[in-house]
Amino acid sequence: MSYHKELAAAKKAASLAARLCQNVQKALLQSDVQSKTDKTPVTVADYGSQALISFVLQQELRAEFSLVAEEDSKDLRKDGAQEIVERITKLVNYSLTTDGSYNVTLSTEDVLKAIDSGRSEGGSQGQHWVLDPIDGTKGFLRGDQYAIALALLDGGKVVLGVLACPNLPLTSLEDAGQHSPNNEVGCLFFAEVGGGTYMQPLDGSSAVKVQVSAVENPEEASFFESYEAAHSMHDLTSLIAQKLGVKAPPVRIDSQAKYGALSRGDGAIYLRFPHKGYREKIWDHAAGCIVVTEAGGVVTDAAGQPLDFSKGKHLDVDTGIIVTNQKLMPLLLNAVKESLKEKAPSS
Ligand SMILES: Nc1ncnc2c1ncn2[C@@H]1O[C@H](COP(=O)(O)OS(=O)(=O)O)[C@@H](OP(=O)(O)O)[C@H]1O
Ligand SMILES: [Mg+2]
Repeated sequence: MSYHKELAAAKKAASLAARLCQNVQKALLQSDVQSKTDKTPVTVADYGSQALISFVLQQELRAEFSLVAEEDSKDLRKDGAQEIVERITKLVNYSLTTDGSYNVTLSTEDVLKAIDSGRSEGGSQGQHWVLDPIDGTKGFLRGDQYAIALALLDGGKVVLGVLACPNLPLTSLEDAGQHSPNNEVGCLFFAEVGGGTYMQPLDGSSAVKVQVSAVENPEEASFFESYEAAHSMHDLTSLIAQKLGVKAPPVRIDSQAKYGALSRGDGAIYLRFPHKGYREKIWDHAAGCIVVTEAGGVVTDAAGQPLDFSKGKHLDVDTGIIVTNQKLMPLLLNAVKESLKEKAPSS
């Protein structure tokens, strides 16, 4: 089965959302940042990106679809939120007008409904779109890396993924993920099952096929991890890297831009070990996972099991998520096993 039409729709939706996010990041106002009930930040760009993507999918697919997405309109429907909803609506309409493909103006209610179309729970049956409208909101607020991540599940498997990374350099990440003024930025990674992974500039020029690093010697490998120490245990990953023989320091960048960078061989390993009690969400990994696997990489949990996207909104992973090429994976699994044993509290 081919997913060409869905992939074209996803690329269009993610590219438009990336432009919206870039506009907001350029002129981020203090009032644009709200705090969600779980105290994580959310901005007008997160909501605008979700509304825009939901609207574009609806226009392009012209059929009912199921969307599992990070945001909902609950906080936006509270008293006092009218101004922020109007700002989101303006952002969405501005993006639609400048693109010119759709001759519409959305009302605030249209925007709230579009955000809420992302309320599906996913699962193993049928097709479900999976969206993180801004992955790495903290990176977005810092002016660093973030991604718009959109994937499609069919029968519980990821069949396509698109990652828009507006601040990722088009060449390689030589400068540890920081935004360099001399380096052109803005990458769109996309993959369809069985079709390989491609990267193109977000401005739409031609795509190139990408491949993960072919490094076989861990001493020559570098590894990615979360920028935020709260999102991944840096002491554990440093032990794993040491056991593996990795010499380079960790490259810490936000969001699934890590999967994108790895898919084109910027680094060979991605280690993610959240603190105890955190449950991974499917929208934080679905697009990144297919972008890496179609580029020849492997994504598993710490026990070497593939990620299972068929269980609803959450991923039930053993301890952490590890990503590398096929040659390095057995060595990495060993290093992870030994490090976890060493770090385990003795009973
Ligand atoms: N406690 C904890 N542990 C692990 N992961 C968490 C945690 N809290 C949040 N998140 C999710 O991490 C997403 C950000 O991705 P990263 O961790 O790769 O980026 S970062 O470098 O840490 O910013 C981030 O994505 P966004 O919410 O879309 O920004 C979260 O879904
Ligand atoms: Mg998000």
